[in-house]
Amino acid sequence: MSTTTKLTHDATAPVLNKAGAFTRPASSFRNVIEVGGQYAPEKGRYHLYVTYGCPWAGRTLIAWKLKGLEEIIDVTVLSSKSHTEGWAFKDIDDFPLVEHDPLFGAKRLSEIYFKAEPNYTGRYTVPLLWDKKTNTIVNNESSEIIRIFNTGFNSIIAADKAALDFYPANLREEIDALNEWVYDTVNNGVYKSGFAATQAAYEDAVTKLFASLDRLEKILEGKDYLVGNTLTEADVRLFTTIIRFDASYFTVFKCNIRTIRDGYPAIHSWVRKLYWNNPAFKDATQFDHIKTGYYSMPTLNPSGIVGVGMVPNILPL
Ligand SMILES: N[C@@H](CCC(=O)N[C@@H](CS)C(=O)NCC(=O)O)C(=O)O
Repeated sequence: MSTTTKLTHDATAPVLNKAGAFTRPASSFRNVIEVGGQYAPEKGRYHLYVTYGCPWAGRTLIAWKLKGLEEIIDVTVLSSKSHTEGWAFKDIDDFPLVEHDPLFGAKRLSEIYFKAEPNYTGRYTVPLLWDKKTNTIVNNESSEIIRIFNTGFNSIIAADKAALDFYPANLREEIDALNEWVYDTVNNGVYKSGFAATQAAYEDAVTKLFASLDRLEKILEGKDYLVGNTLTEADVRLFTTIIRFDASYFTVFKCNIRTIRDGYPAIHSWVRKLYWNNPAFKDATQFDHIKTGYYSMPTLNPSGIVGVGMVPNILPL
């Protein structure tokens, strides 16, 4: 049986509830990497699949670079363009920076999911962290992959990188509390706004989104980081949504009450400092992928024409 006959859903169709609101299905693979565990830290054992369009994958790229894991874990980039059959490798979609699958020569990410679980019926999402040793998916949930990267490889990386902790014990409570509402109303809130199928669901999501941006603006006034005056995973998780905001969410997802650049000076300053001063944030950001990714969603923009704005994609400091 070919992999295409196994596809259980249209990958470009968002999951909606009866009220027409977007509901994000839970990720299916939720293992950890730890010394002495089933998945032990080893150089060259794990492989990360991402797209540059995806904010969840973007988190993992930032954490990967912050922790100096480039020599430990290889990364493969798929196209950010929407396809009914799911994310595609270079053979199918030769967009700049898109690569072939080095492990299996797969044409689509769905094939990797079926290798791990032949009867898989979930979504074919990025990011995906693969284990070459046991031939399976270790984890496909970005919030967990960034924690795996934060501590899971500390025993085999340089001491200065191992010492970096983006989820420090003394700030965990504050980080968790912030993550919770930022995830619901901002990271996922932009999707709820964009994919809403009723006016009421849209207005509910977009109102909560901008209320949370107002709250974040106050938190960031006069500050470079969200929690504890130090870079934490809370910044990583918010950055990938904010950096996409003016370029894609404002237009494609109708998050158009205000732009970040004109409406939120403190958030705008915070996002530009991270982007321009820290290569982990800049390198994970490819605006042509971000724009093409969202503008190619057929339910939202059937022509696929990519808007040229914002100009420039990000303002200088
Ligand atoms: N909870 C997941 C969400 C990942 C996710 O939804 N990724 C999107 C791209 S931005 C995806 O691959 N969607 C494809 C689909 O749902 O079919 C995470 O945070 O890792």
